[in-house]
Amino acid sequence: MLLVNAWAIHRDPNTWDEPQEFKPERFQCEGGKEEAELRMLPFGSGRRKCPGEGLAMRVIDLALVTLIHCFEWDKLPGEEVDMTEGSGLTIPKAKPLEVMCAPRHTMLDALSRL
Ligand code: HEM
Repeated sequence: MLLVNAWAIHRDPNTWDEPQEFKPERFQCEGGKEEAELRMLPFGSGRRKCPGEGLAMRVIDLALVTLIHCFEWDKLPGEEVDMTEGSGLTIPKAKPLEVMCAPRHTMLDALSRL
């Protein structure tokens, strides 16, 4: 069996500029966009690559923008978001994220009809 170490590939300093830094703009540069996307393997690669990629990429965007559009989000008072990685197959957060959310007033009518 061949296991691809995507964790190491995504942190390879020969491939990524400052691999440990959160820099989403690395995927925004028009010239380098396709190349950067090819080096990212969240859905695997080759003939056993995830067949749900197209669905996932559409649904994740939709779910995220719906949450942002419908609710106000805030951190717990006095707390910073702890981004420390835990251990596990999918790299969970070491400390689960706790946030406060409240429906936006402009969305109350729409949310009450769901
Ligand atoms: C964020 C969402 C998702 C991520 C990050 C993800 C990631 C992955 C990864 C890394 C693999 C292994 C690929 C490999 O072995 O090289 C995989 C396989 C697979 N995924 Fe996903 N996936 C996601 C969503 C989905 C969805 C929505 C479906 C179906 C509706 C799906 C169905 C599958 C199936 C059936 C396989 C096994 C493919 C095979 O072994 O031939 N995935 N996925």
